[in-house]
Amino acid sequence: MAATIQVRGLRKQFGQTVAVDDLSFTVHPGQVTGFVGPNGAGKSTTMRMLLGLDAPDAGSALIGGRPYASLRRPLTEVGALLDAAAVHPSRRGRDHLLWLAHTHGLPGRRVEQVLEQVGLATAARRRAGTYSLGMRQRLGIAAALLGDPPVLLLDEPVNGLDPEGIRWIRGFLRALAREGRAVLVSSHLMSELQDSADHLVVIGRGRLIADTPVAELLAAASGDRVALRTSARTDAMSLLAREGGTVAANGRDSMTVTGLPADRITALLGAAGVPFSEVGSDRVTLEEAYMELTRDAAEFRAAEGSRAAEGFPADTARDGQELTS
Ligand SMILES: Nc1ncnc2c1ncn2[C@@H]1O[C@H](COP(=O)(O)OP(=O)(O)OP(=O)(O)O)[C@@H](O)[C@H]1O
Repeated sequence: MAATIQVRGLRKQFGQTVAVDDLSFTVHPGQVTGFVGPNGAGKSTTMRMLLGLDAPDAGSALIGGRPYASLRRPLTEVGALLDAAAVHPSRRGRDHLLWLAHTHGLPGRRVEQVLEQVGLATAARRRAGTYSLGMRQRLGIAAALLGDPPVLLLDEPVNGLDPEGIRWIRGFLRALAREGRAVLVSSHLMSELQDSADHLVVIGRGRLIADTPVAELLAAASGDRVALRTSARTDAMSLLAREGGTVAANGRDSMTVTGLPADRITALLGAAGVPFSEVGSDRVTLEEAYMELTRDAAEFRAAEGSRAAEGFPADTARDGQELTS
């Protein structure tokens, strides 16, 4: 229970804008959960409510079963990275962490430990104003880890990082989750979560679009698609179509087949003497799976009728493009 995040019927409105709309999901321990949606989808507002920085209009946002305001030692229960630029530029990295540790009754030795953990030990005496964006992100993550909390919330930690920084954060988040922590990491880019998230909570316009294990999402999107490479494309296509497959050519010697399992395809081609070099399941990327998912959501909304008048399908398509741009 300690290492969970629970959001139930959460709602927040700013003037006419409904930022978060009847949102419910749970983040479990031992996993990296990606919190995905286009800019303005409501991710930061949800995280701010989890951290007691905004009050919900309705519903609840709980850390380890309790609202943030009732946590006795918050830094030991949840660590957060909201805005890495929030450190004063004249403050040295190490002093920033020492100040945080002191004000929260945490031992000073934790500072050296987390500096080491995020790879910032040698730069710890430099002023934060001289840090690169990647170093500021590391400092922010060090602050989040100071109380060794079972729950971590990171808002767009990858934003603006170079490939080396992105690789580091991915591996680091996975390692933190493997230690049994619940890790919620937001991004407006689905591709950033490829290879790091185990689970996805996808939102659009403040509402839940999907709450799914990454593996299931990818498997569903891959369907029964089989990729095939052959130098006898025409023969292969007509044979497989005759046997009930749906075949789409996607190169001079490659095609995608649906409706026939891979072992049946190899048996058919072998028996007919059609040469082939590769048969394998056609893996989709997380981005492609997301596009498929939002297409379904758009169709579902269109079928709802009344909402279609609000133009949701078009908006969803636009949101999808933002996510993959
Ligand atoms: N303090 C505020 N006052 C007015 N509107 C706000 C406020 N905070 C957020 N909003 C609005 O609420 C909606 C959700 O914003 P939010 O920042 O939560 O989205 P997000 O998914 O985190 O996007 P981003 O990745 O751009 O931060 C947006 O339309 C935003 O303009």
